[in-house]
Amino acid sequence: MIAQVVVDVAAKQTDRLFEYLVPHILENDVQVGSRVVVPFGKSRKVQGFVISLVDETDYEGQLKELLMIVDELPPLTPELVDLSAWLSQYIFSYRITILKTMLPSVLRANYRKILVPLVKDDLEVRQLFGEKQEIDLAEIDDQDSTIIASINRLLRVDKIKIEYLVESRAKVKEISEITAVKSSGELRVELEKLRANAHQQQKLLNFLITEPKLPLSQTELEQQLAISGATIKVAADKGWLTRSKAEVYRRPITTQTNKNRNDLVLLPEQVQALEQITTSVNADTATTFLLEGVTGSGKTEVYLHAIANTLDEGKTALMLVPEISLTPQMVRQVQARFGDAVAVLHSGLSEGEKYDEWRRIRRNEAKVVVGARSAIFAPLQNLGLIIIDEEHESSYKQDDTPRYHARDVAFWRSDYNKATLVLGSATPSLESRARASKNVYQLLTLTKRTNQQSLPTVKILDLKEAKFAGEQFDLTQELVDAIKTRVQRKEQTILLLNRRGFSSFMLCRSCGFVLKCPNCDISLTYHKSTNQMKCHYCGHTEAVPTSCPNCHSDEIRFYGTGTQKIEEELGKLIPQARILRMDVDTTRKKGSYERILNAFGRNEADILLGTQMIAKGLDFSNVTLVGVINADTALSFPDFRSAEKTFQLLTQVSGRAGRAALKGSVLVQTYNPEHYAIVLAQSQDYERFYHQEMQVRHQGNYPPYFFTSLISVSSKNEQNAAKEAFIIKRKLMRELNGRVLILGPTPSAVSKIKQHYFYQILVKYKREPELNAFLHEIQDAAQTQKKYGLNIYIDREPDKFM
Ligand SMILES: Nc1ncnc2c1ncn2[C@@H]1O[C@H](COP(=O)(O)OP(=O)(O)OP(=O)(O)O)[C@@H](O)[C@H]1O
Ligand SMILES: [Zn+2]
Ligand SMILES: [Zn+2]
Repeated sequence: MIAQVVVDVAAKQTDRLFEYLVPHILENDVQVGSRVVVPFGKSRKVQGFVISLVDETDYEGQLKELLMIVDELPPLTPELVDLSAWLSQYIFSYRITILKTMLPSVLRANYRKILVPLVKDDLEVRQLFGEKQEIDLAEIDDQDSTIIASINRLLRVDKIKIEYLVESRAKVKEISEITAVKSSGELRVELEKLRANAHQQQKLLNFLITEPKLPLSQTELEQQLAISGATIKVAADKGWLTRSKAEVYRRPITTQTNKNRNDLVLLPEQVQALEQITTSVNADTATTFLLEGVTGSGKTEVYLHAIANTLDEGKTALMLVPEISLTPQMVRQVQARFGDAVAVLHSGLSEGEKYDEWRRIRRNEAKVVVGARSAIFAPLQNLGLIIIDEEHESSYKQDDTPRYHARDVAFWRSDYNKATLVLGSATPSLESRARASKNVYQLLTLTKRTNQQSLPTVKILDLKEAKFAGEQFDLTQELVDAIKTRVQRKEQTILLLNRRGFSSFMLCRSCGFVLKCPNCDISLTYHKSTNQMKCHYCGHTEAVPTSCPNCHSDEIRFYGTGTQKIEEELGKLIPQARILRMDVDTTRKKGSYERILNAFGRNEADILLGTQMIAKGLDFSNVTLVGVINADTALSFPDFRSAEKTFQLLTQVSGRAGRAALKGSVLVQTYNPEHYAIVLAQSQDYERFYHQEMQVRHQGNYPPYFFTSLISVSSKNEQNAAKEAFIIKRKLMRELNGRVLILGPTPSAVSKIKQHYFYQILVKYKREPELNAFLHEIQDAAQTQKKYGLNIYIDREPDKFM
């Protein structure tokens, strides 16, 4: 038998299958998806994954044997193996990179090089090793030239050698478990034999006689009876009980369980949506639904019912949420409903917890998975339903290699498993909504809030006209007054400070003018290195203005402000208000999101002030006011999606107000009160926004009318990067005969990251079968360019333009 293996070496030359003979004794254990250790090159050993098992090979030479199989149960299912083949091609990534992304990080190998002696009775060898049997090369000080010289000398004469170790970091947690072996009658006899002062042993015997609930963990038993480990050892020696090792899972603890609201009667719209979803699940159709439901319309309840139905059908369900730490409420609801059947996967867990949750899934013990982006690779079998909540969220796209979008993966898995896919949002991405228009997706709508109330009223405050409170130009008097009223009424306020595109563009405080590119109509970004304003789409540059080109006022400034500054200001303006601040600084520690949100939920603060992270998913009944301090930053960000993102953000954050009995209202401060994204967010009219934005995209030849791919070239030498980018552009124009639209090359907005200059080309195309092959070619060529310090990567459907 021959195993075809992808090895753990991420490089162009190794991005293919290597064949190994399977030794006879391993033939029964090796499977597609097994993790193995194989010899590689002259004397290396590396980890790899079995992709297929075949009987014959075309290889002329002698195949090497694979050395070992690491796990009892293969970590990859055949489905994931297939998925990796498709995904690596689709997003221009190495297959091994994808495979490693699919698995918990503890399954990544640790490679160690160690020195071992080959002769014992040698003075120099003994000097080097002392008492040790081996030396880890990583522990040798490479500055110590005498040691290095000695090692090299000994290696040359074969007195020592280097061994390569592949170690798995995956450790299973085990506990010692107690089982009784004697009957209670026999134990009573033992009890009588004991010395009168052997209190601990008496206690233990009495327990064993009366307590039938065994096996029990040794630690628990020791704690419960207040006895020592020595007593248990004595008991084991006397043959009263046996101790055995048992595996336990490290489970992430949830701090509190929600009241289980199983008793809610679904509203007619919810029933209708649910019916269509369950019909599809029960009929094993790979239908994709877009569940477009206004904020507070009870999408979660539809998900929970759909999951329950899927489980009843004997299938499993996978639910993605944007960022688990931001949506603890959602996770708790799923756990409250499905208990131990739920596994949770997200970045806040320890490595051990992640590994154990993952194993519960792999062993088919967990039937429901809730997690952030990478949970889309959960090794669930018999998948019946995939849900992506807040499907428009950009966190579903990984912005580093491998640049996959969880939605694309979900689509593939849905198709493979004949599973139903539900994309839910109050503000769907334009791409998804457009597909629903073309009946690629089935549209389901929830138009009403569950509390029978209308959506909160939104008022726009024009910052060009407004009266500011205090000395700063951040908070208007009207917003401050509104907050004061809420504080007096003991109602709560959520305040959003929009940090996107922070401080990188120029805004006139007198007239609201934003400095834009004359060619592209998107804002110019400040480049500190050159002290210039640059368009990072077309490359246009101009000087930093000293007065407003529109109204000639000298009040034109870089725009931006921080949460901390706002907190201080609020403290002065409304001293009696209790403020919770949520931003990158206050949420660094594990569990801090949850702590802040729980405190707010317990009414321990009047104001929750934060960045984008507070905008979505939160369901607090006492919040009656939402304030947006600056709606404009997102709008001026140089990105064709900025209107969409602004609309989404404003609609989502507005949706946090008035979700229960109390009516909510929203105040939005802006310099652009006439901008359609803001005007339509005011009426929270997604459908009208969608139609209007589609026209804009149509005119600009942007998605969803065009597909996009971003090619980035980076180098330490700015000229080299630029030159290579232009070469690629010329090739593209020649080979694709002008059927694609090309923007750039331009330096990226933050063009110098980690001492590297970045140039990017945005390719827009309709249907271009040849482009894919061409992009693969560019990337293959990039491997040779690496020698010259050039790096090239390709981002399919980029979400961020640096
Ligand atoms: N059928 C129902 N009857 C009464 N209350 C309901 C019903 N369904 C859901 N709810 C309640 O309505 C509130 C809002 O629901 P949910 O959080 O699911 O909204 P959502 O659509 O996810 O909103 P958002 O997009 O803003 O997150 C919740 O408190 C939920 O418990
Ligand atoms: Zn431009
Ligand atoms: Zn001006």
